Amino acid sequence: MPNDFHELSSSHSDVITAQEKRRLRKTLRATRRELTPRQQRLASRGLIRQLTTQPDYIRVEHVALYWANDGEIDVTPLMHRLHSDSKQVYLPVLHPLQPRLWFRPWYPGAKMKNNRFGIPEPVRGTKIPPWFLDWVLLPLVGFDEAGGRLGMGGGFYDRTFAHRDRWPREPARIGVAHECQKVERVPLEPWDIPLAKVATDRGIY
Ligand SMILES: Nc1nc2c(c(=O)[nH]1)N(C=O)[C@@H](CNc1ccc(C(=O)N[C@@H](CCC(=O)O)C(=O)O)cc1)CN2
Ligand SMILES: Nc1ncnc2c1ncn2[C@@H]1O[C@H](COP(=O)(O)OP(=O)(O)OP(=O)(O)O)[C@@H](O)[C@H]1O
Repeated sequence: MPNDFHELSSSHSDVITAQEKRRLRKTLRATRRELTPRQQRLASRGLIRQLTTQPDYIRVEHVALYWANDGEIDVTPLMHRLHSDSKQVYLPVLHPLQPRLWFRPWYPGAKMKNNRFGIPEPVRGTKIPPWFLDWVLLPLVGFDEAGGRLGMGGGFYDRTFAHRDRWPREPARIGVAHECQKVERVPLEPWDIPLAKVATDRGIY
């Protein structure tokens, strides 16, 4: 009987957490989509300043970013900056069979093709696993100051990093979000992978 009760109560709270996440995701996605083009331009510039002044910026060589979608901070100017600072830029590509990500090199003018979410991915180049990277910049829907992260809800990044204890090395996981996507607390589920830091247009957490 105590076991039944335990299972019942934990599955009940899991449902609550999933509902809370869905609600928060909806609100925060709407907030970022409402940012004006001027706010987006300033955010994009602010983010470059925050990341390129990080002490380890000089040492990183392989950096994964994302192709902005749905009001996310546009990192195209950052991709060009990284490229001109002689860093290798990568973008996520969906694994053909499993819901996880590989990364392909990107350079200015690289040939792109939309994935099933309508997000462009590089067509050419070797697909590399995440442990090859120095920094992975993860697009966030929401975050809190304790490293809690809310994504689009596909679980792609969570599954990509799930078995990191077996990797030869680990990239730094840096979340990227507009300052207005910060919340008091992101409800966490057991598989949620914490972030090393979060970079916004205004600061680093
Ligand atoms: N820019 C960007 N690229 C990314 C991600 C991301 O969050 N942002 N991902 C992070 O995981 C991965 C793709 N995951 C995604 C998960 C859901 C949706 C999405 O828009 N879902 C729509 C329905 C779209 C459809 O099915 O056609 C929705 O929920 O409204 C997009 C990407 C890899 N690339
Ligand atoms: N390591 C894992 N193994 C199996 N399933 C997982 C794992 N991580 C996440 N999932 C599944 O993915 C779904 C979405 O997870 P979650 O709501 O945490 O997405 P998210 O972190 O917001 O999205 P993303 O990781 O794409 O940014 C969950 O319902 C869960 O079932």
